[in-house]
Amino acid sequence: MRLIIRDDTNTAADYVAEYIIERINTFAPTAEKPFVLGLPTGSSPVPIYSALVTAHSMGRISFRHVVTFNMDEYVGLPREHPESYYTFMHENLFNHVDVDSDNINILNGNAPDLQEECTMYEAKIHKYGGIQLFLGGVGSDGHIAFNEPGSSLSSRTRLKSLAYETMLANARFFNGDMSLVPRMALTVGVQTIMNAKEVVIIATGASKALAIQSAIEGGVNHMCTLSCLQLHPCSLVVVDQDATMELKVKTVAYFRGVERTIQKSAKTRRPLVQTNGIHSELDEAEPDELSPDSMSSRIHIPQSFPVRSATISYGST
Ligand SMILES: O=P(O)(O)OC[C@H]1O[C@](O)(CO)[C@@H](O)[C@@H]1O
Repeated sequence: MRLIIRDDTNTAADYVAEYIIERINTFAPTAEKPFVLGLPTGSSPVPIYSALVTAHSMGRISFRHVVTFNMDEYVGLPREHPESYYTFMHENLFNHVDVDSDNINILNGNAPDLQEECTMYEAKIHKYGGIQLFLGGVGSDGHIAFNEPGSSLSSRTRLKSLAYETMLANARFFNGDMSLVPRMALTVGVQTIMNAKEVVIIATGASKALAIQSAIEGGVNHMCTLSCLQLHPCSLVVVDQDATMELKVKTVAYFRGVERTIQKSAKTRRPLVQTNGIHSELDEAEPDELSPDSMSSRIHIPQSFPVRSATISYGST
């Protein structure tokens, strides 16, 4: 797992948006070989979507051959409801980019057979060869998608009842009225996310600080499902300063050091090799920079990726 720290919400969101743009452009998707992107809702991804929309309007990114799978959807909320995740995704992203509506996948929380809906969703992800990059947020209790504390770390797409803390947090979208907040949702499972080739998480604000501490400094634990990413071969958590408040100074210094090493080694590198679907290369960093801790510095940073401190990243740990 890598941790990228930025000053505030907007610079963290810009970092993630640039990261996604670079990933899609490098992949060079076609109709036969689309880029499969997992997407979240919530307030944290909003500035990311807005940066992607701007980049699209400038011709820097196309979603024509991108297939999307959303993480979750409320059960029982009409699709047209202003707070459904269907509405959220269309208002914040899909209506403003060139994504093909046939390529948009969102769980139907009003399906006659919810279990069947979940099974079909998993099958469709599988049909596309899995998710290339899963973008996610995190709940204040450390949940990823709607995998609330206690969720099985081997779970797949299914029906979940929401934790009280999540309903409380989401009441802000329902005029603060808890009685209007749906109590159930369909959600991809922890294992569905773990099966993605790459996972990128955005966590901003002090309300996420305990979740970030638990996921990064604690052990893998079903009470903080984000912590499962410790077992993922290619995961990146992007936070603002506020979300680091509960981390040890040493932890912050460590991850900042890794990023500095990557930036340095990006300046001098050899041609790419392809290993297990992940672009990588041996860099030419000074030998003393290549401690086991800096193995992530050996990962490719594409030439096309804007080289400024806010946008250099990629880790495989
Ligand atoms: O970004 P926010 O608004 O804090 O919400 C975070 C979380 O909300 C959810 O959409 C549902 O709880 C999660 O998928 C997401 O990680």
